[in-house]
Amino acid sequence: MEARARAPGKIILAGEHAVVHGSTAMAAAIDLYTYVSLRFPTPSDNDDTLKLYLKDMDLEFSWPVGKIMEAIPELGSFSASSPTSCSLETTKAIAALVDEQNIPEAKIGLASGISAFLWLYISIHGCKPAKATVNSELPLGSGLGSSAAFCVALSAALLALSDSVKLDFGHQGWQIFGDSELDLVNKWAFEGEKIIHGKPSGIDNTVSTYGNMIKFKSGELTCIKTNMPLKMLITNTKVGRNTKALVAGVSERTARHPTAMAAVFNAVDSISNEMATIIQSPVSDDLAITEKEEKLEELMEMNQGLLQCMGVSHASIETVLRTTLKFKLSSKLTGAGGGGCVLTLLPTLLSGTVVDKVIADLESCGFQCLIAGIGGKGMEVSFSGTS
Ligand SMILES: Nc1ncnc2c1ncn2[C@@H]1O[C@H](COP(=O)(O)OP(=O)(O)OP(=O)(O)O)[C@@H](O)[C@H]1O
Ligand SMILES: C[C@@](O)(CCO)CC(=O)[O-]
Ligand SMILES: [Mg+2]
Repeated sequence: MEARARAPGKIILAGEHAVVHGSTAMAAAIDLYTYVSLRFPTPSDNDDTLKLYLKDMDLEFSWPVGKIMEAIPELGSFSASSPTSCSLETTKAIAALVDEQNIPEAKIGLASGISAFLWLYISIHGCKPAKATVNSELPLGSGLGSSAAFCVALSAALLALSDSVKLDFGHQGWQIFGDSELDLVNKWAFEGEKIIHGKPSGIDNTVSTYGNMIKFKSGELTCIKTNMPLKMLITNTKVGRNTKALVAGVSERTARHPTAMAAVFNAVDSISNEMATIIQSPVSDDLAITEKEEKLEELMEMNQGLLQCMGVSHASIETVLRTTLKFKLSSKLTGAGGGGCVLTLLPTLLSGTVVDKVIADLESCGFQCLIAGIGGKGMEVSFSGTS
């Protein structure tokens, strides 16, 4: 039997980085997914390796299970139902197993994702042979939560074939986990994110697991209900960056200027809370929507200014801001910044012709634009084949 899981990416409407330091943030799932399928070999396959196949890049990594057993001294002491952090000793052993795979230099960023895979796999299934296949609709390392979607889909596929969750294997199509199983997926995915990000707040894995639009502060989520049609243009600057380094940079700035940065984080907290209040309040007519959109635009601009204070903007992001401002549209970076993706609010009454012109202008700078559905589904699983 094969388990297949999918988990969405996300946009952060307000509060990235500050959320790592305890401020409120707002995020929404988007309808672009990472897929992970997992299969155990049958005895006739005579296969005793653990394989990870990254389909989009056509890269396969593989480890004889005997080698994993030798390398990981703590193996056997993990439990699928109690997520734990990877110890320093196991982190080193996993790094050595990843090192041996000779990842192409241009793809070296994958090393942290592969380490997260090994940690989640051995924690949940020990050293049983298996093949995991991954593909994604999300750009990697661009601020749309590819690392969290990867960790959530992986945790879900691993748990789906473990004794820790009870599922209907005969059900056709996508199904969702019960609440306690979703919590378990979210906790494991957070452990994977720690390996990739260093110090994640948990917002990305949380919104990818549960979907919808959420307000998030210090590990606690509140689901946001809205009847406001929110349309965001996402522009990918295609400037590569790494969330771990950007998060560490903000922490270093905070250590240098603790009082000033506390004021910045406090301002971001107010912006996220005000945004949540506006989005949640009922809308009656076009005039009310326009008023709300104008307030949201102002809050996005204020948040972008504070992200600049944190040192996570980038020349490419500034180019997107200038380009959209020519059309009186407001934008902010989304995710970790340093390049990656930018959000632009598209007001309800904005004509299609203007949207086409903004997109043409942005694409003429070499950027890539997309409009994703927001606030949709969280992670889901499906099964194929017989047990
Ligand atoms: N589909 C995937 N397959 C393998 N590794 C992945 C995949 N998706 C993400 N990763 C891992 O996550 C890393 C990117 O994570 P990073 O947190 O830097 O960016 P992001 O999650 O896309 O953006 P943000 O955290 O700002 O939302 C990749 O370099 C890789 O190690
Ligand atoms: C930059 C950050 O705030 C969001 C990345 O999508 C990091 C985090 O919250 O873990
Ligand atoms: Mg990430």
